[in-house]
Amino acid sequence: MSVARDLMRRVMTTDSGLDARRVALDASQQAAVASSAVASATVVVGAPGTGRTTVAVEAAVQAIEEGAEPGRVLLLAATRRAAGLLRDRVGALTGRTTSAPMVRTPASAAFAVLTSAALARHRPPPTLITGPEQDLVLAELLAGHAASSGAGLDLPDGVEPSTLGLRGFRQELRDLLMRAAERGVDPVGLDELARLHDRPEWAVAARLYEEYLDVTALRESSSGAGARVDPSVVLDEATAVLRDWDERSLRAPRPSWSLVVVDDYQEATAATAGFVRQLVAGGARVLLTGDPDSAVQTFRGAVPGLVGRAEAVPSRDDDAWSGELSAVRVDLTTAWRQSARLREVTREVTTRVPAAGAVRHRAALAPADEDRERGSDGPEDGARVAILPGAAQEVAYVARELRAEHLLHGTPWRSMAVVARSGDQLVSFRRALVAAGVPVTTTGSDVPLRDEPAVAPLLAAARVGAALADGDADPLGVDVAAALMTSPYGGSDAVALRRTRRALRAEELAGGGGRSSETLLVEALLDPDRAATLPAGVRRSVVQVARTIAAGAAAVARPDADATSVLWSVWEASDVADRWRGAALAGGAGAPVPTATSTPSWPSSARPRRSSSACRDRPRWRSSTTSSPRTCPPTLSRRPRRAAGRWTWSRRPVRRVVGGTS
Ligand SMILES: Nc1ncnc2c1ncn2[C@@H]1O[C@H](COP(=O)(O)OP(=O)(O)OP(=O)(O)O)[C@@H](O)[C@H]1O
Repeated sequence: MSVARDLMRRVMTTDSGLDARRVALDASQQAAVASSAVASATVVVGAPGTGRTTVAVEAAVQAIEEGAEPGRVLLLAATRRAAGLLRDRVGALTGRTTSAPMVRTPASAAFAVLTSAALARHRPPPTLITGPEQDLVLAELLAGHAASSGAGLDLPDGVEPSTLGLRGFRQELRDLLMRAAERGVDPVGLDELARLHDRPEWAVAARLYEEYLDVTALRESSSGAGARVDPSVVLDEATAVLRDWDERSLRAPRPSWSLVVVDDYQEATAATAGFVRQLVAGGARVLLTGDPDSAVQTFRGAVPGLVGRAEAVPSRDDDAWSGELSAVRVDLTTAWRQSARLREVTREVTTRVPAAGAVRHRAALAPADEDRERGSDGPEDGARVAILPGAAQEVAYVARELRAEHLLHGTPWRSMAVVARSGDQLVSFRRALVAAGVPVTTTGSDVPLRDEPAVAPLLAAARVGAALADGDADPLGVDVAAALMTSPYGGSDAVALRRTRRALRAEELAGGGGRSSETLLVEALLDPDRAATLPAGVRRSVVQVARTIAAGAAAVARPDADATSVLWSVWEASDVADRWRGAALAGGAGAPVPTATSTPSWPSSARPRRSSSACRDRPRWRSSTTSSPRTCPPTLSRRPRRAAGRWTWSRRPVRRVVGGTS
């Protein structure tokens, strides 16, 4: 499932991917399922489309059909998205809504173990530190250091203190810290590694790591609730808890399963493998399915080599354990999703992937002709390669191919997908395809909510409004003004924006003034009355944005203001709800796809320099090194309400400050 599913994060399609047919297993698949019923460990290796997920699901379903208690069958999927799809698939096959086997990500299963342990000790359940929360802590730490020009951090030569304020830097840092934590490397250990390998940047990270741990510990001790668990260590903690369950004399029985199935084992980290090992030690049979050639999470610590190592016999030295489970290996032999020609292409590519272990799974063949119609649809004409001179031509080529396929061959839009190499590329593809009249949905986008093209301008307008209400002398930067104008709320394109500036400048000159068009635009956006006096041809966008900002400022000034009410006011003033709703209900194809504004193009000055009054009453904390106060994280919250026996989403905003994004 991994290649397709995880690349589907970058794929534009509308299909959920749910395939709940119960297929007749081929011989290799049957051998895999049969082994899972008896062997203590089975590792199933298969090329893309050979039915690894089918085997994983069948093994779980058959175990239940043969009498296993559903609650004692655990399926682990690499990502939450994959877990959701697997859950649907298993649910559809077992026909059960309750008592279904648990389908989780490894981290979520580990968290469940920690919760059981806490309850066994009559302690409050732990809480998981969320990704946005981690990000916020790091953002504040880094902002503090950036404000003091990196003093005390000993930045390596060539690294400017301003780097500390970049989101990309923060993300890299967070990844590094998470990988270190997963491997049990603490700040001191990281510092030692920095010296050992002459990596001064790791020494900087070690320092920040220490501060990060201090801050999170501070939060934990002041929260009065259960333990706060960092996602990067949740697996290690759960592994330790399971290992020492009896020693810790926990009165409840140790959580255990009769069968544990891990799909996409090539995406497992060392911590996941350690956790699985403890599950095996607790009496579970384990079935691992994977393809070491198709790991996509290695940048997040996945170790695809674990697939090959599962077959090996563990050494006697417990500390040297690195994934050996004495597993029975089964190679899947038929690539059910691909035609013979496409299968050849896949094989051609994978043979170039360096491999540490056996690669028998690469020899899988497309189904024989008589079996072909049992498999899922694959493009019969294989693959075509087009080499084009530049990015613009690439996008135009893809748009033309999709249109031709739809118009000439009647292929539904939802049956076509575009896979791009990076999120940035996806943005330009989306823009160009929409411009070419191709309806587009992006599934599994990794873009955080706050950076979505429809959300980022709304947050920026709220921030500007808050700064205005706070009496900030310079609440709106030139770049933010332009970004708001060209956002889906302003509705201008670059040409219209230029026209607006020219009109402003012409008026200024006619009146004898000499201010720049940027200054005039900012002024108009901060004053709806001024905006309303602009010439008709350029007035609409300016008035719209000005009203939105003014609504934010007015909402902030209200005594009961909170982040939600401010955002709600800004949203209502933006006046797009009915239009967007109408377009969406009209079929979606013509629905407005916001002018894609990628994350980095949102100027950092869109972030407030001071906290708004809406956030003043919130409990807040500062790290010892952070000099700037935290900013108010505006997060929309909608709460389901029970009315007449049915759950509905409340239309009014919840009057509650919620934590969230920075
Ligand atoms: N024995 C079979 N007979 C017919 N179709 C099958 C068989 N096994 C799998 N399929 C079909 O092949 C497709 C791929 O199966 P599945 O998703 O289980 O493979 P996978 O190896 O997990 O793929 P991925 O490359 O997405 O990880 C599905 O549509 C599935 O229904």
